[in-house]
Amino acid sequence: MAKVNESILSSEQDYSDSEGSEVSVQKPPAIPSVIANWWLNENLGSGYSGSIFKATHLHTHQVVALKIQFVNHECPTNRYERHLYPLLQGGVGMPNLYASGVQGAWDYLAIDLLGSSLDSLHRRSGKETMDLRSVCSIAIQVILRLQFMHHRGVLHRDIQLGNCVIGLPPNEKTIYMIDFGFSKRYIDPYTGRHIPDSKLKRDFIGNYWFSSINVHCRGKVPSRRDDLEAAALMFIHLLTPRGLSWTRNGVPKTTEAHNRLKAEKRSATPESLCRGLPSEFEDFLAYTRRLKFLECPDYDRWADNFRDLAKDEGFTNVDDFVWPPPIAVAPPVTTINTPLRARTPAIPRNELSAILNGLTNLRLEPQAVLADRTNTQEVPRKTSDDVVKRPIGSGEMIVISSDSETRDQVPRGFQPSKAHRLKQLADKASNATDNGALSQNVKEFKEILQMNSSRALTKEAFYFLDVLFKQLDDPSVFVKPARTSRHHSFNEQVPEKEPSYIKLGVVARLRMEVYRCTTNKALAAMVSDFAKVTNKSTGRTITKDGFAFLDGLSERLKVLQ
Ligand SMILES: Nc1ncnc2c1ncn2[C@@H]1O[C@H](COP(=O)(O)OP(=O)(O)OP(=O)(O)O)[C@@H](O)[C@H]1O
Repeated sequence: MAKVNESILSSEQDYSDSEGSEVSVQKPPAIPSVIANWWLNENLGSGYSGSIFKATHLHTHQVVALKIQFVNHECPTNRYERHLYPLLQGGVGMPNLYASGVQGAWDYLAIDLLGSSLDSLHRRSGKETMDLRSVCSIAIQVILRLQFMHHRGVLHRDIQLGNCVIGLPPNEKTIYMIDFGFSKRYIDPYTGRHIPDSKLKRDFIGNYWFSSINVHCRGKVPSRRDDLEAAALMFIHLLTPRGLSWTRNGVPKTTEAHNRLKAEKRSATPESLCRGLPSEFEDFLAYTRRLKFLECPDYDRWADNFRDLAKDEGFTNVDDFVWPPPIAVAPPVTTINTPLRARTPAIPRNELSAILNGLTNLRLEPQAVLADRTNTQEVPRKTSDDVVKRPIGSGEMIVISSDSETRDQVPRGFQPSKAHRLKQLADKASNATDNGALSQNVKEFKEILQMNSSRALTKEAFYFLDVLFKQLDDPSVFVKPARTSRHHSFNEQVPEKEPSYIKLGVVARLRMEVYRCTTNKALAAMVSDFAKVTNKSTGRTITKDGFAFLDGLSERLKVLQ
């Protein structure tokens, strides 16, 4: 796995205005054992422009991380970095600066001694990908760190795994941001204004792996959106076997290699990068790329989304980064090459082979058509016997049930996730044979959405609404089977972006009008409107009116039986 720690400094970073005298590139002298009363212990790491030592104060015995840099280094980031620390003091996951200065040939910063970087934790784990729980915790924490930094008027501009470190006990569950050598104030302290954008192409500042497309490939001025895009790429990198493709060949050594890397980064869409990953990662990357230069990102919403994703997966206390990752309570998800997009637990291998054997012996006979009113009497009702008692391979039909009986088969103590329940519900809805059943499905849908703090319409919830829409929209519903895949879907028409006031207005109207609907087709149109306005760009959280609409829909379906 490539070490992800390659920052680049461009001529853009103007150090001459910090404290600089004329800079000439010289060879640094040997590092002394004491710098300004700090006794240097072991080396913790070295970067392009300096080294970090664990250091002990000769008189107070305070132990710190001492970041030292040769004063004549061509890239004197310490001079600049010391001015950023005071702006960030007091924030969770922001290191304290205890002392700084220049002694002899060495410019030093004494900061909190912290633990390992995410880069080294990941590399030391020897695994191709990091586990989902850890990545969700990292996502939540890094997004909140950036929120804090941006709130204090500072851009990080060098987001990468090597610059996110965990604390030492008792702070080992907190991720700290380090290395503010490339950071910059984006709010002018005198005017309170955001730095201006520019049409001029700038030299690149940041790192090869995670810097945003705008900054890295298009030479644009970095702003808040670019810190978030880098964070999104970092999360996706951790979940991708062998990492993002452009990180696999190491640091580019020639301009051609760098150009190839940029082309590869530029052409990678969120969809292609996130194939096989939970949709939140793709959505987040796409969101960061849609942000405007001046726009303030919705940090809380995205921290919530990753929190909900982790909760839906059955993880607890996800705001804490726990390393090594706790053993999963749920059966492990086995993946082939890439993690599964679906978040349901995988079927254990032995059960899978039994099912496959059963399928091999399956005698396919003409079946009664579900959802056909004319033959509902003949349709055998599924019983728990269908699921558990028939011996697999006996030549009888196997029913792989998706209803509540199957849930009882889930190991004791394992709560089916929201995603899992929504998928089962969508299956039920597609098999529903009358409005009464659909009414019950909508009621259950609302209950599932309310089952944890997440009130967001997830991918699975959209899928349920799509199935419901298809059931209601087709005039031959309950007469003709197989509506789902061939019939058109509201997803085909979901608008890209709408302001949130539209969402609020539409849902409030739906809530009132649902009681006046007289046909399934009209209800289908309402389900479609509801899904369209509760889309990604306006926020997928269901409002009070939204829940009231679902109540009304369930009631109305009962009446329209
Ligand atoms: N406060 C700290 N406590 C413990 N280790 C640290 C601390 N700060 C940095 N390190 C370690 O030292 C490494 C280099 O630190 P840092 O990124 O601040 O230096 P740098 O010279 O700016 O590096 P680069 O040029 O790679 O950006 C980090 O990846 C981390 O492993």
